[in-house]
Amino acid sequence: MKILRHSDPGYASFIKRLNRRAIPDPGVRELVGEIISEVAANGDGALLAYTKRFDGATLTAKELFVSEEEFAAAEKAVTPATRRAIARSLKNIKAFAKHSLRKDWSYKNAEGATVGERFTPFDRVGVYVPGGKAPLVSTALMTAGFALAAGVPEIIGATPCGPDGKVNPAVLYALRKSGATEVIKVGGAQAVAALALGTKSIRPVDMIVGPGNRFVVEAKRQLVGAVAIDLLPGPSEVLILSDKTGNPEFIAADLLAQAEHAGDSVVGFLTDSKALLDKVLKAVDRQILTLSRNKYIRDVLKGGTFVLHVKSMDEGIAIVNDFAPEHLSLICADEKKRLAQVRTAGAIYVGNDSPVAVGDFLAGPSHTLPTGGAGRSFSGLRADHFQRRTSIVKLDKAAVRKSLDVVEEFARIEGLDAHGRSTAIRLEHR
Ligand SMILES: NC(=O)c1ccc[n+]([C@@H]2O[C@H](COP(=O)([O-])OP(=O)(O)OC[C@H]3O[C@@H](n4cnc5c(N)ncnc54)[C@H](O)[C@@H]3O)[C@@H](O)[C@H]2O)c1
Ligand SMILES: [Zn+2]
Repeated sequence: MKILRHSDPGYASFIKRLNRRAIPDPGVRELVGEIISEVAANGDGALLAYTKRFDGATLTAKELFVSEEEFAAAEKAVTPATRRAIARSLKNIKAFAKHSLRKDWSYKNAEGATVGERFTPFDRVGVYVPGGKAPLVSTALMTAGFALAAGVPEIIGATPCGPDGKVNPAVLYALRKSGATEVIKVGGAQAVAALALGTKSIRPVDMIVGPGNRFVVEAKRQLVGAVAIDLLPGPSEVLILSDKTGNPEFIAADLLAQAEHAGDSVVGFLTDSKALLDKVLKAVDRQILTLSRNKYIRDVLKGGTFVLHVKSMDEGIAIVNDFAPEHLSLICADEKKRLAQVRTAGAIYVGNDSPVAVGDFLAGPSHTLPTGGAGRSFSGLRADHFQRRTSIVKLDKAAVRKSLDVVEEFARIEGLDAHGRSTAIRLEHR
């Protein structure tokens, strides 16, 4: 864990480095480029070979898809408590999605033409559900659930299988409940490539959404254009900014929960209170002993965690905006004022009683959020990501008459006289 006080040498340069840009690693870029070419050239054969190599499973082309029997077995395997939890989370997701879905609208412009926008759901989308380190059941809901709410008719899930060729039943159940019409047992960059380009057995999709490790994220980045994507949600992050009003036990618990995501997860704690900082560190040491993913947590605490004693809450806010955290937990006395000052966070959890975990699983907004500093340029996954937007224009003779002089002037400047003519002709004939 990196612990720095504002009076320490190296503090200023450390803070500067927190202003990040998500730039792909050259090695990962090259490897993913090869995987994409291989899938483009050899289709299903490439998927089977990579699934053997990276996930240790030997499948046939037919077994790339989850079968009806497997869906039925998954449905039986999940407990009533799991079903209820999934239903409650989906209910909040659908209600939240309803608020952000765009609605058709139109109005008359200055010349009297009717102009507006129409929204239609994508026809077929791919949803990536990570499966490497944990069965992310909630991610199935927080991606496919929004596609379902937007009315997407074909939702195809992709998630890696285990060496036994099986996918976690709760993930399958959650995908089905979230409207998935097909699920492929493929993970990594190869899954993204297959969804974007299609293979003999997999029809390509219009858009790919969902988080993943660096291979998944890089594949989405390279395939933009062939498909639409949502954003590039990579390894998860939490930043906690608290003044002296923060509860040290709660803060420690949220830091540990974040570290539990393992891998390249990032955990940061900023406070202007030295007393709180000391208490949080003590609470972390105590609480960690009770947790099952102890080993993963210690790795992240060692490699991906920083704790800063900042000069002031103003400086804390500036660091937050530079860092653009995926999740920000904001705990302070002047909550309203501080909340308004944060511009780049993917999601903000306000006050002592808002655990990030509730947002991970249940609250309603998607937990698929921008990471690695991308919050400066991207926002989290929303239902309206799944809506295509088409603008509509309709004129009558009166609107043509009022528009003509401007069209003719642009036509003259741009040397496009057929454009002017195409408008004037409307007034010469009935
Ligand atoms: N930002 C968000 O909203 C959000 C939400 C949930 C999860 N996440 C993140 O998603 C990530 C999930 O990662 P994961 O690894 O657990 O699952 P994953 O499904 O993303 O990756 C597993 C796949 O990666 C591929 N792979 C593994 N090693 C490889 C190698 N050496 N070369 C090429 N391909 C390889 C394999 O095909 C494997 O199936 C985590 O970092 C987690 O923090 C982010
Ligand atoms: Zn989490």
